[in-house]
Order: sequence, then structure tokens, then C-alpha cells
Amino acid sequence: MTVMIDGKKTASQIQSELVNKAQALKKAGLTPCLAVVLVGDDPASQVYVRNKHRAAQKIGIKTKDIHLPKETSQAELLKLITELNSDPTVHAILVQMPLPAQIDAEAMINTIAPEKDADGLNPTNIGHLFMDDPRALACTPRGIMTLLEKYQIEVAGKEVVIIGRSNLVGRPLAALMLNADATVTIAHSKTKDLKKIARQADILVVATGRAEMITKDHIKEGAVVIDVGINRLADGRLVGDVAQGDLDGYVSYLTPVPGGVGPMTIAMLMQQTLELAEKSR
Ligand SMILES: NC(=O)C1=CN([C@@H]2O[C@H](COP(=O)(O)OP(=O)(O)OC[C@H]3O[C@@H](n4cnc5c(N)ncnc54)[C@H](OP(=O)(O)O)[C@@H]3O)[C@@H](O)[C@H]2O)C=CC1
Ligand SMILES: Nc1nc(=O)c2c([nH]1)NC[C@@H]1CN(c3ccc(C(=O)N[C@@H](CCC(=O)O)C(=O)O)cc3)C=[N+]21
Repeated sequence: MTVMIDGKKTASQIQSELVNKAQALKKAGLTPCLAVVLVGDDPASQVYVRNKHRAAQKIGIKTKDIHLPKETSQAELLKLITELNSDPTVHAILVQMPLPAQIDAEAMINTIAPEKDADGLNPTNIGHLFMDDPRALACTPRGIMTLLEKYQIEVAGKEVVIIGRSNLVGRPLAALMLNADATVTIAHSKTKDLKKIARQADILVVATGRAEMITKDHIKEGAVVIDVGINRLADGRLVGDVAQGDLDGYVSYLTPVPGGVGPMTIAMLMQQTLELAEKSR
């Protein structure tokens, strides 16, 4: 039997718990505030930005919405981030990826103050994470670890294979899995014999951005499959990076798309905003 992991339900449970935390902070005179910066008008990014605002509003987190034109220069973006860094009413900053080509994502990430880093992507935070002394964490990897915990899926001692090595997902997730005592393999586009590597996984995490590229023959029977991908097909359907159609009854646990990892990313962003606000005092 395959258990479908309900990320939507788990995320909404977490978000309702956060309401009390936000209220307590407000009573103590602190209104938690997340700044979301969107450069350009990528339609998918706009959907995520909207979802984030909706979640924040429900919890009682203030958001500062900053929408910049797609031709914004790197200098202009860095100046804005510097201003947000020194604004005492802002506790967390998120700059939506991808950025237009004229902006160097690394320079942007380096500019966000580590103590306001909503995404946990700043090298200081990544360094602490790799030293098993985590501060701000990347939200999608944190969401995945939280789902595994909530479903009581043991990580310690397991063979974990992560397909994808982005700074946003694969790399920070590998560190979290290692900190949780898994044996971790990271695969990517240069990996030889991906099927063989993937089939070793007790827990397989796929974050490639390639619609349905991982099929049953990449997966060991009874494995836990975490599908991070979100791909919009030409016919409008939303699918993951895993071809999920014939996995029912074959894998032990599976995250659906939509309704799996995506909503958890947003819940973790909200949780982290409250944590950063709390630590700011
Ligand atoms: N659910 C959520 O909350 C989130 C979902 N996403 C989704 O997750 C997916 C991945 O996102 P992100 O990590 O930002 O993507 P990136 O494009 O930054 O990274 C993709 C990774 O996949 C690897 N890859 C690509 N093709 C293959 C292949 N054929 N075989 C093996 N590895 C491959 C790349 O390898 P190489 O490094 O060699 O190029 C790269 O490491 C996307 O669909 C995105 O929309 C992203 C963030 C949050
Ligand atoms: N700096 C930065 N941080 C990010 O965390 C970040 C980013 N940039 N750029 C883009 C990716 C993608 N991402 C998602 C968040 C929520 C859903 C989500 O809510 N998905 C829902 C709905 C999907 C839909 O209906 O379109 C679901 O999967 O059920 C998806 C994707 C965060 N990302």
C-alpha cells in the first residue's frame, strides 16, 4: 500500500499553530514582517508570491510587497536589499528566484543580512548548516524534513539519494539529511547510470525541474519518494519530476504534485519569519 503524503494538510496544521506565535509576538509589541521582492513578471513566480502573501495574512504576519520591473539593475536591487537590511520593521527578506539575467544571484544572496535571510541561502547560514549548527534554513528542504518527521519516516541510517544539486534545494537538503544521520548521495546531470544510483535509495528526493523524468525503473520497490518538481505542461496540467502514474502500490510513501512539498515550503517560510522576528530582539 502506498501512503500519499498530504503536504497541504500538514502545512495548514503548522500554519494554524503559527497564529498563536504571531499573536504572542504582537502582544509583546513586535509585528513580524516579511519582505518579498519580485523582479520581473514571471507568471509562475507571481503565483508563489501570491500564495505566500495569503498564508502570511492568515497567520498575522505583515508582508512588504516589492515588485520591481524586469530591467532593474543589480545595483538597484542591492541598494533595496541594503535598505531592507537596516529597516527595523522588516524581520525577513525573500528575493524570488529566478532573477533576470543582468542580476547575479550570488551577489544578491550575499547582500541579504544572514539574520534576515528568509530562505537560508546566505553563505553564512549555509556554512552553519554544514557544520550541523543550523540558523536560518532553506524552506523547501526544511519542509521535506518536517514531512518525514510528521509521517514518522526514519532517516537515520537510511540510504538517501537526492537528484538535483541546486543551492535552493539539493545542496541544503543533503546537509540536513547528513545532520539527520542518513547516508547521502547527490546525483545531477553529469551522473553516470542514474537508474542504478537512484535504485539504491530508501528515500529518493527528486528536484530536477524535468517533468516526469524519473520513472518506476529508477525506484526500488518500497522506497519513499519525495517529488519536489513543479512543472506546468502545455495542456495546463501540473506535474512533478516523477512519473507518478504507475507507482501506486509499488512505493511506500509518495508526495503528490500539487499538494506535497510546495505548500510545506510556504509553511516553513512563515515559521522562519516568526523565528527571525523573535530573534531580532
Ligand atoms: N515544491 C517547492 O516548494 C519547490 C519546487 N521547486 C521545483 O523543483 C525543481 C527543481 O528546482 P531547482 O532545484 O531550483 O532547479 P535547478 O534548475 O536550479 O536545478 C536542477 C538540478 O537538477 C539537475 N538535473 C537536471 N536535469 C537532470 C537530469 N536529466 N538528470 C539528473 N539531474 C538533472 C541539475 O543538474 P546540474 O547541476 O548538473 O545542472 C540541477 O542540479 C523545479 O521543478 C522547481 O520548480 C523548486 C523550489 C521549491
Ligand atoms: N528565493 C526563492 N525561494 C523559494 O523558496 C522559491 C523561489 N525563490 N523561487 C521559486 C521556487 C518555487 N517555490 C514554490 C513555493 C510554493 C509552491 C506551492 O505553493 N505549490 C503549491 C501550488 C502549486 C500551483 O498551484 O501552482 C503545491 O505544490 O501544491 C510551489 C513552489 C518556491 N521557490
